[in-house]
Amino acid sequence: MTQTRPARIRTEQAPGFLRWGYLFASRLREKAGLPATSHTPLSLPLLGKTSVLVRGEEGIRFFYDKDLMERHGAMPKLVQLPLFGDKAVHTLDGEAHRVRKNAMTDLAYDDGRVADFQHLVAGELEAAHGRWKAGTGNVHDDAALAFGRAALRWAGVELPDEEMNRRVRQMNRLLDTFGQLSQNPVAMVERVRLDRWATQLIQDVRSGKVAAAPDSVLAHMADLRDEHGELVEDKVAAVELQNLTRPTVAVGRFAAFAAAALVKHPEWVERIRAASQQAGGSVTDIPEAVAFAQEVRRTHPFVPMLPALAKKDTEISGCPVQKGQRVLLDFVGTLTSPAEWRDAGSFDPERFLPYDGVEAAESITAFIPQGGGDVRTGHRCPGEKITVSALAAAVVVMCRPGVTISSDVKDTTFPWTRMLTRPATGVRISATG
Ligand code: HEM
Repeated sequence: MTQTRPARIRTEQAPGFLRWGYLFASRLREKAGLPATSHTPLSLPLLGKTSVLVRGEEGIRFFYDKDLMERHGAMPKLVQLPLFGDKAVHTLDGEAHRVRKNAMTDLAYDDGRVADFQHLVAGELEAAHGRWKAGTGNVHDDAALAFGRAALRWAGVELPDEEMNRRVRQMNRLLDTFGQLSQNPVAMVERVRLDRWATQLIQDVRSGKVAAAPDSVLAHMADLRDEHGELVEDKVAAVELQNLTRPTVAVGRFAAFAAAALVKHPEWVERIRAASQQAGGSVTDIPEAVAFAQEVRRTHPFVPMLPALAKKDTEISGCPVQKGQRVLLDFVGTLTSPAEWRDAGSFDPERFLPYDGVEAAESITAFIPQGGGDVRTGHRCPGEKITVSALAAAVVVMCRPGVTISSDVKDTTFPWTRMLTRPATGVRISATG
């Protein structure tokens, strides 16, 4: 390949990342004199290390090439420790990753288990709808609670009602605070509390003090084994039990974005309501709601970018990448790139209607709201079926007759410079009937 002159910024950019949030990647392009929509790789110093920012299909293939990239040590500890936990699957490579990932994917990505989750989440959302009838609710907090409760029950974690709510709220607080310099200590406190609780639970299952339901997620995590067939440490099993439950709480953020999008697209409220009514009032498996959920995941900012480390000297589009350098995959830039998406800037759930189910939509290379590549052989999130199930069900409930989502600007807008972002109010909602 001809070596073109790579685009480069020479000064440390960590302060810009903190200041610009989700706008960071596009600001960098501006700074380097590149068109905002270009896919040219960009080299920059970040956290004291030369990093190469990539986007689009070529960037995805490069980032997910296991011969070229590894994950161990790639993610700053400020994010990794509170969010994923110590020694989590996210940080593994090679055989250790393959074995752990398959054990977790067998649970989260299995259609039968996803159907069980759908049943549980539908019940929890009915309860949230009931509370909206009694007074004003908050889509973010109420959905996070419904999703988190469904996730814990799905995993076979049996807790008294109050404790279950408390654990979900702790997970929610962790998600609201991690990675921000001023708030990270709050996230770390919740991480320590949740690790202590989940580790005790794993120890109790392992010792026989607590009987986990056979074949439950809890039973499988208590029996989690490494690539040599050895049981993993209690604390690691506890971390992975959380990694199969806590992220479902995070879907509450997408629910808040979806609520704001429903306010802006009332024609979809009508369509989804009609489709659900035609399906006898069902909240699950409504194709219009699934398409809406998918477009929310494409267009609303969640994961800004992900890091990997180059295992050897290589290059992408003429931009040299040396062993040990960081490669950053630009999620927001890829999900909204005009080179990847027809009419990329418009909110159009119609684009996802032809895809039958979540797995089919995962075949769109540039559709990476929860990572790209292959779910079993790579690091792609195994929770996309659960995420879309939860989100689409919440969308159906929010489209019911008598439900009113606030159209106040405080509910329908959010800052692009804050990470993670969402409408500050959580999006107020009420219901009659
Ligand atoms: C708001 C919803 C979610 C978002 C935005 C999200 C996002 C992500 C992202 C970006 C990754 C990393 C992909 C990569 O490294 O290439 C990931 C990995 C992962 N996610 Fe999710 N996720 C969500 C929901 C879920 C759910 C519901 C589950 C489980 C039920 C889950 C379990 C995991 C696990 C276990 C990994 C580690 C995969 C690996 O390193 O091999 N996530 N997720």
